[in-house]
Amino acid sequence: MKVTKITTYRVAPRWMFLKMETDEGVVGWGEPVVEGRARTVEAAVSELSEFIIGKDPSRINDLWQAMYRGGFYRGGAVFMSAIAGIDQALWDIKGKVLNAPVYELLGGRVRDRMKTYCWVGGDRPADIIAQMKERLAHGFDTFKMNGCEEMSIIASSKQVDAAVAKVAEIREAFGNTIEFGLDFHGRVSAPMAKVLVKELEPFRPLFIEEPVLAEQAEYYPRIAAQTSIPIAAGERMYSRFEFKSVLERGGISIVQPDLSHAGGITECVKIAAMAEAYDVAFAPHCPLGPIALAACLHVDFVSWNATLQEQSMGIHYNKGGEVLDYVRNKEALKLDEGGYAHPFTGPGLGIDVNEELIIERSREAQDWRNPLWRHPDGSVAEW
Ligand SMILES: O=C(O)[C@H](O)[C@@H](O)[C@@H](O)[C@H](O)CO
Ligand SMILES: [Mg+2]
Repeated sequence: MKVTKITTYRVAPRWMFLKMETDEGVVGWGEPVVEGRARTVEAAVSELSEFIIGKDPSRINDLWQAMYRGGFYRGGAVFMSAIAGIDQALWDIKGKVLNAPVYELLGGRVRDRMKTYCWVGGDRPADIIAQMKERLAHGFDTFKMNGCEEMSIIASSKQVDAAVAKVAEIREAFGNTIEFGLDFHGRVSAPMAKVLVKELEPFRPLFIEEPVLAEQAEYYPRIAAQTSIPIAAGERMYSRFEFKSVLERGGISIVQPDLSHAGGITECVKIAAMAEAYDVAFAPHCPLGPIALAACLHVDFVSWNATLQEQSMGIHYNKGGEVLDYVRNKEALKLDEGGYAHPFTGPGLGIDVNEELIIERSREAQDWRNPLWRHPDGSVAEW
């Protein structure tokens, strides 16, 4: 078998799908994208396609190594996302050729179902209680929200108190009947992370995500030393080589690589195994579409330390498109009471994409961009 064609489709809300065709008619799908840089990733996929087209898609490990190492420069969000989408499609093809779900090809399941969580609250956490109540009614009991709005490098008590008050309100309303992670989204400086985790400790959030930016990862052990709240990070780390130094330094309790940013299934299976060796939980980041989510779940099903799966149904970013829009076999991603996902039964990634809709929506795709935030003094604020 040979790869004959790779096509990318940018679609609402802010995703990109990759179709990989072969000379034997087997088609694989992937989801390469950096949110807000879809066209840049598209160009990277196009360059890598020059290498992949004509190759045997069964040689996933060799193709991965050649893509990663073959161009001399390596790593980073754009390039690793392009590799990720190609890698997902290669695994989809392999599963279809061998008529087996990807998790079977990876050694079979360690669990019967996988816990997922959903977002509440939006860019600036608001209407949290009402949204949690609404999602509870649909069976979810685990949530994530942004932990704060813009936060100055040395924030005021007012800013800190506003962040803490929202969390206090959640525990007041729900007690321990629900769990929630707080995503600091890289908005918080190292000095303020120390202040916030101290103030939030009594409310026991399930985890604090990106308490500081990935480029400040050396603070994770220091933050972890002052709090019992598990520290989570990983969506802005793009290979096992980046996770290596974070795991060695310690302090992190949950790694959150993104299956569409960190080199795909081939790389994230390795990251999960590395984390397990350090007794660190694996909770893939996934604010994206159905193919990315499926890739995450296949790795979750074979990773003993997989703990929580992010999924974007109802997330505040999904304007103009929802996860199940592009999926024909919607039951494959049905989440049961408690937000549990079940093992795919179909071959490959197990997603039967609605290609007609993808093509139709790609014709009107808008270029999504995250907002550029600024502090009251006009300086750029982390979004
Ligand atoms: O945890 C999450 O889902 C992420 O922080 C998410 O909010 C961002 O990755 C966003 O997709 C960037 O455009
Ligand atoms: Mg996050």
